[in-house]
Amino acid sequence: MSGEQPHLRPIAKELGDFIVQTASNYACGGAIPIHRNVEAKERTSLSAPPVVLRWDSLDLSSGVAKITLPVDPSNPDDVSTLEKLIRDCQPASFGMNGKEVLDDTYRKATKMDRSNFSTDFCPYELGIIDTIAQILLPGSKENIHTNGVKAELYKLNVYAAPSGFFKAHVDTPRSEQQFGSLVVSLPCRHEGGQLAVRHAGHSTTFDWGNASQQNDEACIQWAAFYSDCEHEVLEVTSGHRITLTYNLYYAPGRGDLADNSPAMDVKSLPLYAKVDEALKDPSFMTKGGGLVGLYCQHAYAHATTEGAKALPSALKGIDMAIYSVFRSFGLDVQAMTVLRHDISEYCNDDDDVNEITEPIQIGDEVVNKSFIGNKDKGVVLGGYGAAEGDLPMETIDSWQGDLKHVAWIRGPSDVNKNFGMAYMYGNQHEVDFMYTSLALIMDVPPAAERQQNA
Ligand SMILES: O=C(O)CCC(=O)C(=O)O
Ligand SMILES: [Fe+2]
Repeated sequence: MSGEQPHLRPIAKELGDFIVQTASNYACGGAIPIHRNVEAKERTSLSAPPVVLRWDSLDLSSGVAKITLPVDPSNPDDVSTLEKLIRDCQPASFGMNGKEVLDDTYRKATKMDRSNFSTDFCPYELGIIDTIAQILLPGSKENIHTNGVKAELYKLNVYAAPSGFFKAHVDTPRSEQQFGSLVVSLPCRHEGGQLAVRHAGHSTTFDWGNASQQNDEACIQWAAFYSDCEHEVLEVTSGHRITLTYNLYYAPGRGDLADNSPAMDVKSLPLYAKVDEALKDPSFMTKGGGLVGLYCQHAYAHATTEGAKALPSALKGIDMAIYSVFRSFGLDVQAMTVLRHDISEYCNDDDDVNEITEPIQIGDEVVNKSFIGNKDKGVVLGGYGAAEGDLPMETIDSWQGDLKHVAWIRGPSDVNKNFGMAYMYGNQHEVDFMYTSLALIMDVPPAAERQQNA
């Protein structure tokens, strides 16, 4: 073929082979420059202020010590504070066969436990944790239904010249939920001390040495990797390599708050008292209880199989609040796709009425019910209808929904509309489309039963 560059072929093949391996994505990292005396509004790109560390000094006369990194090497006070920090650290051990071992032929470094220091550095603030969640979480452990990351500060480590190092090892996971480690290199001049991370025959090296850089180019640098990666800190040849290490855990992240958010009290949501009031009111859903429906306010990809599977965890804002509040009262709540709904007495006339609100007619009969689909399905090619807008039995079968009576509290809006079904009608074989909307549908027990359970 003309223009073909044969030497590129093996490279392209190698690249392709690497990418398709699931083992190809095992580490990520970055650098954030330090800004000094810059107003937030004047910053053009992401940068971080100098890092402040405070620690319990072993020298009791001074109590708590403080250092701001990077230090100015020409300032004797700065230099002596750095020396004090080094003195206040203890030899760093490592885990071997379930025991903590000190052996400076394997690890030559010092450390400080997290209970002995505090810092204003926060990896969440700089977007590091969000980045890790995006790069390292997807598909890494399919059976764990979670999309958040919790980073737990573990230690402060100092690898000093000459010859601070940590030979190749794999970190000891602190729990079942741990999936990786994060190492943050604080701005401090040093050379050497590269972090090599290896996985399935591949290797990535993070070189944070910056002794040749001017102080005003100082950076916070970081790397995160999966727990099964072997890693190694090569010898530090000058200066001090100061790192913070974090254990990375799966966390519920955005998800079903009713079950997974001990940090939030559902009762704190303004909606809670309103729902409580409604459920206690015997005039609400008096006759034998039944299904109450509210269309969601936000947009979701509910008409794709993957989008539908992500529900209800992917609910946002007020939709998640409604879901969580009703669940907290022990009600069965489902996020369901709705093809058509009937206009019931509960539906607000002011609602943005679109074709979804047309009554369902099967043959000559108007069915006073809503047509609700199974949760996880994509766009459906429906059956053959007699006329436009007609819902023949075949269509109902092909969409695999159920006709149910639902009392609608809030009608659908265009924001929430997804293309849900295509079907043919008429003797000209014309094609028509139907949209679906996502709704929260809760099963409310009869008033008498609610009184008993209250
Ligand atoms: O400080 C580092 O770069 C990594 C240290 C490390 O591997 C560890 O603490 O387990
Ligand atoms: Fe390690």
